[in-house]
Amino acid sequence: MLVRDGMIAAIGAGVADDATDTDTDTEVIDGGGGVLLPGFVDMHTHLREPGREDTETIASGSAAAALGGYTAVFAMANTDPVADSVVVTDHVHAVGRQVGLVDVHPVGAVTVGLGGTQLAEMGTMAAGTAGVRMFSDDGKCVHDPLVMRRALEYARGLDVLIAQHAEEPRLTVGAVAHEGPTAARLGLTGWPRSAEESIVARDAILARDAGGRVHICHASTAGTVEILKWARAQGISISAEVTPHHLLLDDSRLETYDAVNKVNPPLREASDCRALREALAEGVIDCVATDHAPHAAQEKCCEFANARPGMLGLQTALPIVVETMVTPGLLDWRGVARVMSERPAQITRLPDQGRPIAVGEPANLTIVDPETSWVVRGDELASRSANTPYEEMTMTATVVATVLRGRITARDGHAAVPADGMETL
Ligand SMILES: NC(=O)N[C@@H](CC(=O)O)C(=O)O
Ligand SMILES: [Zn+2]
Repeated sequence: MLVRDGMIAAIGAGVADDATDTDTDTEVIDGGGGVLLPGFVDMHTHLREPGREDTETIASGSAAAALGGYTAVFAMANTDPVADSVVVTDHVHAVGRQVGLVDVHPVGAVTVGLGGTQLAEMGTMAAGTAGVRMFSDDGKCVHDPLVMRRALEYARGLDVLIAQHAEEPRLTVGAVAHEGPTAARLGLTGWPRSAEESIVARDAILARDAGGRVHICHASTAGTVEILKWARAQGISISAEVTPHHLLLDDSRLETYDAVNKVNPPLREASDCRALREALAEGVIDCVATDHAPHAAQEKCCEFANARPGMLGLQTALPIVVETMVTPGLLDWRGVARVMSERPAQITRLPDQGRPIAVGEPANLTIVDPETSWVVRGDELASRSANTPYEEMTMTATVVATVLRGRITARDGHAAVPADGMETL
């Protein structure tokens, strides 16, 4: 493949020889017989800047994304200050561009300060230079049904997406783990499946009547899959993501009380993992999103009940999708391209991501070696935090290179130096 001016210029054997006559500054990537995929798009990343740069910055998170094979990420709004104004969303966007390792799309908050009562100025954020196209109070649920209805009505008019963290807060008071036999035995307060499912069902119905598009963040239960099937059958505009950790891990991980496994929604039961995998294979769940959630060591080493929920995800997503979906034959590599790149780009209406690999298309690409294994070590990841539940686990499949508009952003485990000599990595 020959890439020129950020676009795919030619495909086929021998095109590298064509390049040498006319092109100066040519770089050759030897894919080594790997798999060439469109660059991944993550609909759910927490970059922590502004406010918690000790745990992640836009630069360090962008490096983790590039190393994970991503060319675009959506940065959630639960920063400090909250991304509930155009000042913050345009700032995040500008820093993302300056870093230049991945397209950083800020997510705008649905409500002011994530407070759940007063709608944020969605239209102003959508009209800013960041062109915000997704709104979410993620970390918190837009719980008030009237607020959610109004948000969906505005979303329809603006042609943007509302991404819901589906959690009925009255059902999760004090909850720290999936409500089931494991939590009961360990003495942990349970987060029932119904807390998620009741909101998913409600929001499907609100979206039906308001005509807006709703997206379900981190679907975690078999029941959510059934509701999505029903809603789809009604023609409701609803999409959903699943995280790598909800595909792979179940609540048996909690036996050690290690808070690295604490996450919202919680790790569920093996039967939920199976249902989520099947739903992803069938397209009932549209895509994989990481919910990359960096936290400082001191926020994770305390008692399980007091630890912050969330885990790293950007650099381990691909091998987990391979392990849970490709190896058992639930998805082929075309399917991986669909769930990691094409569907997230379609849902968020990104024009130049998740495109077919063809002449004239933007060169947003990921080259994957599906055979090579590596061992996860939190302190070797690009993130400023190390809260990975996969410490010392062997992962198979590595990202050989990531290419953003023709520029190599990661190669053989090294991220490119951010543009403008930024030193925040
Ligand atoms: N998933 C989590 O457990 N935590 C996320 C918030 C969220 O995605 O709900 C975070 O911001 O830390
Ligand atoms: Zn969430």
